[in-house]
Amino acid sequence: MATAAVATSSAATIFNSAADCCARRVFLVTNLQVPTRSSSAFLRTSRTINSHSRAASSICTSSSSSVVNAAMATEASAKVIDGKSIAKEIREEIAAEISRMKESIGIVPGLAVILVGERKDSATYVRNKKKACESVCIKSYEVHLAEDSTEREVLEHISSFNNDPSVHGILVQLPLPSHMNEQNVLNAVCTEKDVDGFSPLNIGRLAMRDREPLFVPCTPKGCIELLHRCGITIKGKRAVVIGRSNIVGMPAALLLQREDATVTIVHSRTKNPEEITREADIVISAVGQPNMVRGSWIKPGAVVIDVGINPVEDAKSPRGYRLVGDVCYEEASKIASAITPVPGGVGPMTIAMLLSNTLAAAKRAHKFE
Ligand SMILES: Nc1nc(=O)c2c([nH]1)NC[C@@H]1CN(c3ccc(C(=O)N[C@@H](CCC(=O)O)C(=O)O)cc3)C=[N+]21
Repeated sequence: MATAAVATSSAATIFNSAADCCARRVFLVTNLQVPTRSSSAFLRTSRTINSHSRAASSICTSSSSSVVNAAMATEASAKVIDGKSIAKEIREEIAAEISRMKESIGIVPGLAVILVGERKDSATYVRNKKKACESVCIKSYEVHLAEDSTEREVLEHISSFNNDPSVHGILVQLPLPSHMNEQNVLNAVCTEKDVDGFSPLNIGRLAMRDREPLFVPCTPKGCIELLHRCGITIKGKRAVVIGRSNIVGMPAALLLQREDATVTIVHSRTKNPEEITREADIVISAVGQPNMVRGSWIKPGAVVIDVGINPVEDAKSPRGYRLVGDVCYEEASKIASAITPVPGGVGPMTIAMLLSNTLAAAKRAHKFE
């Protein structure tokens, strides 16, 4: 029983057994080159937590937890947090603001995206970002470099975007090829244009009280924005963030703390992740493991934000795979009071927040209020 195991085993074991449990009637997914945060190393923690299991269920297998069974019996059903439509609403607000800016000072925001290599998932993300920019009248600039380009070439492009006044935001698509030093590259983006919010200065300010970061990382900002727009109070709540990546888990925890939540981070070395997660009023999961978080991890009535975007093989889908979250949706949606779906949850919000950060950068550069 998963519950019994929690008391005695390490998190790594639990994380594996949860996934295995979910994997009982499934197929193994190997070497899928598809749009996924885990395969793009967006959530690098996933490999640490569970490197052998790339499996996921089509439907989660029945759970051992009485909490789950009780909730299932009453067929409670969570409100579905529609990230896609909230992101659309935000894009409309941004478009209106940009048109006001254009009319009053004759300037539109510019976003430069640097893509290195031929990863299909990265190319898809960059294409989607470009489309989103067009939809709100942000001018997008794109540089696509070959896989075997040098770090110096990337740095030169960053430097020229740093010096280009029509570029207000610069995004270097991650992951970079392994021969490049990610830290060197990200440090080269000037702080005023760091719309990803990944620079140590931004993260440092995010972590400190009474300091304001210039930009908040897009995915965590999108999670908080979803909570706000759904009228969910964060102040005083217990929040658990599952995963501690630089890009999502860590900044999400900092943001929740800034919003006056009491925050716990659960990660691959946590001894009793299920038990700790079950104390949370708000759960943000960002590990990149399909269906790892079972219904039994969720406190009845909790709010669940699922950041994972994991491909699982699906012969019935035209692409041959479909996307599932970190959370076993079928189970958790019967226990939570609100939950984000995958796709259509956090993903579209990430892009909306990138547009929002780019607009903010342009307003700041031109002192436009
Ligand atoms: N410097 C940098 N900044 C990033 O923000 C960044 C990055 N690198 N590298 C890759 C990851 C991944 N990422 C996503 C954005 C939108 C969706 C998204 O819109 N997903 C749709 C589904 C898309 C589909 O169906 O394929 C959804 O969840 O509904 C997903 C993933 C940003 N990333």
